[in-house]
Amino acid sequence: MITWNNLDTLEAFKNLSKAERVNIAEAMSGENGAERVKTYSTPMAEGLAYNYAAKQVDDKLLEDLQKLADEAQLTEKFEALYNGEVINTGEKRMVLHHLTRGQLGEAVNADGTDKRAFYKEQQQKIADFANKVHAGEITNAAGEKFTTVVQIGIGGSDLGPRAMYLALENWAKKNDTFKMEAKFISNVDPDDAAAVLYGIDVAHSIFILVSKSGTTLETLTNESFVKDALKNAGLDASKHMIAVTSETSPLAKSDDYLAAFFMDDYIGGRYSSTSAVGGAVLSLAFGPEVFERFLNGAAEEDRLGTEKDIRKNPAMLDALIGVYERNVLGYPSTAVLPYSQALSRFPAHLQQLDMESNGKCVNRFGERLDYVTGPVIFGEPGTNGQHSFYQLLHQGTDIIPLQFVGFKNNQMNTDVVIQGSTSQQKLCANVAAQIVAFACGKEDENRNKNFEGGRPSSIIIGEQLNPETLGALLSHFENKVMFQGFVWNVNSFDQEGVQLGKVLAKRVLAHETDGALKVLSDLMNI
Ligand SMILES: O=P(O)(O)OC[C@H]1O[C@](O)(CO)[C@@H](O)[C@@H]1O
Repeated sequence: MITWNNLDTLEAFKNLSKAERVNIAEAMSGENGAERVKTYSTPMAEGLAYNYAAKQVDDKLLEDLQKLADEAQLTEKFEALYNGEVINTGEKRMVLHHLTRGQLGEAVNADGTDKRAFYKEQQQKIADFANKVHAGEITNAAGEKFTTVVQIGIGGSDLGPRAMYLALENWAKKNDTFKMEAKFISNVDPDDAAAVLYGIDVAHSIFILVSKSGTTLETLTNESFVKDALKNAGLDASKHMIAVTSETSPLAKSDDYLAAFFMDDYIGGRYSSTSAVGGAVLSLAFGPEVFERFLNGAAEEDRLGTEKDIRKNPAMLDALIGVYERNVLGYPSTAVLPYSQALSRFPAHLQQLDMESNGKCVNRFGERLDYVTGPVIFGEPGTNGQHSFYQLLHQGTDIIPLQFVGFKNNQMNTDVVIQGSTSQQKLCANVAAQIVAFACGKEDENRNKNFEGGRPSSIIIGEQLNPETLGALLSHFENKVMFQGFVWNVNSFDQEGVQLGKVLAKRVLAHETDGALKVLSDLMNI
């Protein structure tokens, strides 16, 4: 029997609050530190490892976190989720994104079909379509091959797919699987669409309109913008556009598209990178085989999420350490710092994934919570971030837990030796140095140059960023966010908080405003 209880009612949480604080600076110094780096590491899928040596934990605290995981029934809740229970209570929906990449439990039937079979069928249809585009069997009206794919979508219909595309673009080029360049239009700012259209050859471009709901104003506006551009170029828009949407959306039955591929209401936008939402653009850009390899990496990592032992379940361990940092140590935010230029938009994706999921102040039953939930998430790739906001991370008044990601090898296989080391070595040296600098600090009589240390971090380490490791990385964070939502007893799968702004914007556009909104509308010249 699963029970959904608030975190502050759990005995394990009360004990956790009383646990002695670990001194990271001490723990990470000398032989102790060396031993921790070796032992506080949990294998992930595809050869990745989650290393938490520089987190504020010890064996006793890990036992306490295990008790919390058990009492909060995290494994059981995950099992209920992938077996098709209505976990998204706010919208009365199942949560099925794991089924887009594997079958962790029982068959889930809905809408008269087996859902795993449905997602695989869509993936196959996309693969067939992409193969035909690449083979020149689906072409523009002049019979010429499409060379560019442009995704039109926002939020989850943009951030995840865009981050994944950028993560694999160079890898695909190096591995001869690069098929088409991809561009993305998301912002309703007309300069976004205009800039993308300016830089491409529209006659050889295929546009993917991605909207689960089929009603998002920004996306529909950008669709019209693109259709106008196609018309102005003397082209038939319906021969250049495909749609990814849910079968119940207004777009599903439209004749305006060359083809339509489906996801459904059981996949939240921010969890949709492994569905047709990511599938269409990634299969067109890199080929369906690469997309499948990405799914396999995610599926393998998902399986680790079913482990009860937190030391064997990196996503659950990461989630619990995050809860400890947030609810016991009181840290307000978390920085995601990939030491990989290919992951330049990964933090932006995680912002939506984490904050839209767990930025909630009521529990699953709509009752106000007396404890804090999701932290502020932000980040930038290293080493760029080091020359930007790391000053605050090292010496600021807030302690901000850090999530590093690093790979031993680069994607392009091109490098240079300068001052006795390669660029890749410099990159890796920096991330190692940062972990110790944050943890141990450095005493200095000059207070301005003093580093207090005690700033916790973890790192996910891998050989190389490729389709499998990217899939595993994505799954890790999706499952981390899910487990944290379970612990906080919030519904991580709805997003009512985004509605009010949309409603008021519509009112402004309809000139139905008064008070401050009226004056602001006037100031903005609407
Ligand atoms: O795919 P859609 O339905 O256009 O929605 C786009 C995005 O808008 C949101 O609903 C928030 O406004 C996100 O959750 C979603 O990813």
